[in-house]
Amino acid sequence: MKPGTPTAELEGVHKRYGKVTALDGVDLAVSSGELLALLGPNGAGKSTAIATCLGLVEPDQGAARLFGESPHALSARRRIGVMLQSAGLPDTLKVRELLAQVRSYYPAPRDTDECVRLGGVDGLMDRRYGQLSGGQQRRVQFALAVCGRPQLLFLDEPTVGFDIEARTSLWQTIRTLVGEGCAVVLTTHYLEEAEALADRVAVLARGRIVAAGSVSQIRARVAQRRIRCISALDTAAIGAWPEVRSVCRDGERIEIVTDAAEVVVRQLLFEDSELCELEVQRAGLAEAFVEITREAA
Ligand SMILES: Nc1ncnc2c1ncn2[C@@H]1O[C@H](COP(=O)(O)OP(=O)(O)OP(=O)(O)O)[C@@H](O)[C@H]1O
Repeated sequence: MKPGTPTAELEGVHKRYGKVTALDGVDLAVSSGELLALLGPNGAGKSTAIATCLGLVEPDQGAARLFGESPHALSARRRIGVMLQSAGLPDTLKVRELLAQVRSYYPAPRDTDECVRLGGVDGLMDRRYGQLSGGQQRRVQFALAVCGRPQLLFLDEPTVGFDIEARTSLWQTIRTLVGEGCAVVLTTHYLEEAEALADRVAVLARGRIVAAGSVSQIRARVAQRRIRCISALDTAAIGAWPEVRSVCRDGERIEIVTDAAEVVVRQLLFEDSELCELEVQRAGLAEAFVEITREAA
């Protein structure tokens, strides 16, 4: 692989299923030591993009490459780990057997204890896969995805069904793997997950990338600000100011959402000389995401 070659890449990918356009000219790239979060509403094309990277879906136009090679090349496949939404693992096998089987596909797998630790599957090894809870099955799938010491990891909604502790612990594991140089492509509907982990975010809507950049770049695309303060001003009157999107009161505190923070702050200070504890916050990733996908729709 030439220096600078992306670890995984989609170039100008189009994919239709009958009348449905799943991908409409998608360019994506992820490099070693980087986590790319692929976000988008249901049906936006995220799973199709991952399946195309993996060679499970053939693009109508454009190309997918792993380590600069075809996704079908065995040498590329041996360097990846995958956790998809539907795992299709046999219910009757024990976790220990599944792990031994998947480890055997790879040239230099992690040792079993390390896989158990990374997946948090301690105590589940002698249980049958089909008898595990949803969250436990996802942890086993993660252990299987990382057992081959992959340099590229695809995680399609990895923490669905996780309790808070399991989610935080998986986030820490993912951060460690990225720190060791692994490239990760993550899809998630939990925007706090993307905010916590992503070096870069790409937002898909109707098969197109509608925004891409770091979390703070995506947040900055949206002018929306949240103003908080303590004030006795009438919220109905504030709600009538043209720049104000919404306003609510919680006791003595007021929270205002606006696209023109400076104008609103000036007006607030003008009307209430006793106003205090003024705070202005940028839109979070969740608010930016809603705004960007609404524009795209
Ligand atoms: N095998 C298929 N046959 C027909 N249509 C499909 C197929 N796979 C995906 N689609 C359609 O392509 C579009 C993109 O689907 P995709 O699963 O990639 O979306 P997604 O962003 O992963 O959604 P979600 O967040 O719900 O998982 C959807 O309209 C979906 O119905």
